[in-house]
Amino acid sequence: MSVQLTEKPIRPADKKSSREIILDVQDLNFYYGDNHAVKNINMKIEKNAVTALIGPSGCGKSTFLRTVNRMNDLVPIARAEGKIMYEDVNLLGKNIDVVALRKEIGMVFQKPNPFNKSIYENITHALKFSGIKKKSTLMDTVEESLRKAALWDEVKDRLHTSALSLSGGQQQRLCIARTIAMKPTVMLLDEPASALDPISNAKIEELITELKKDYTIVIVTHNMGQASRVSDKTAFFYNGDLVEFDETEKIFTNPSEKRTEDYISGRFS
Ligand SMILES: Nc1ncnc2c1ncn2[C@@H]1O[C@H](COP(=O)(O)OP(=O)(O)OP(=O)(O)O)[C@@H](O)[C@H]1O
Repeated sequence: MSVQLTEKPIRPADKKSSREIILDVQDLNFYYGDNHAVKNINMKIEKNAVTALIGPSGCGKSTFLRTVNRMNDLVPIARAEGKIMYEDVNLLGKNIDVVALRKEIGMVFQKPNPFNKSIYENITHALKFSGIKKKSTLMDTVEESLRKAALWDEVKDRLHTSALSLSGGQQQRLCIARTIAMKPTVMLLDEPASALDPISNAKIEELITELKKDYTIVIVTHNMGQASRVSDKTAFFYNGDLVEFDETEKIFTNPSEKRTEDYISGRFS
């Protein structure tokens, strides 16, 4: 599905081309008041790949992620400069419909945040709001989204029970299903597994690998093992700068920058 973000329609993503550029970040700076949190970032994010953002606490990873789908618009003292090109639209432009943008570029947060509603309603809530009323269409989307989020088999017999009765790992997969239901092209994952137990963590990692066939994924993680297992590209941020951005294998075996090497080898955190 392609959502109209501005007066100009977006071309649907070409799912077959795995190394095309979907997001082209150009001279991006981000400020919270006087705090220059993200400094002159240039970065091309590839379609149907997983890009991991790593770096020490406070280096700007989440700020960068939240800038992509304009979540930072909600922070009154915040200001972005530069461009984030999605196809041929600048997502930081003034005329962007941010609600449509957040459907096209969905986000999953660190802590699972399902609504206090049934599993079924968690997925259909936004769909109904966007005008889809037909029961069979809603049910088809519920099943498809839960299957893609590897949760269907565990919940298919209890769709009308509260989402809050699910385990933390299941709740997080439900939040991923809820994002999938909106048919995004890009999914932004902000430490999606850090609050989960090791088994749920492993399930989320398997799921990410599966999802990249259909979506572009950008994930913030503090877990170096996770970044090296799930991602194709890795970006190392330090103090607001993008220090190094390359194939994950290169970053973890032969980084070009000493600061990257020091970080991935645990010399600082
Ligand atoms: N809502 C906000 N208001 C003001 N300053 C903020 C806000 N969010 C983040 N910052 C500041 O921006 C800088 C970057 O923070 P950010 O959360 O992006 O880092 P991070 O790399 O994601 O850290 P962590 O790994 O701990 O989540 C920090 O100096 C932080 O204090």
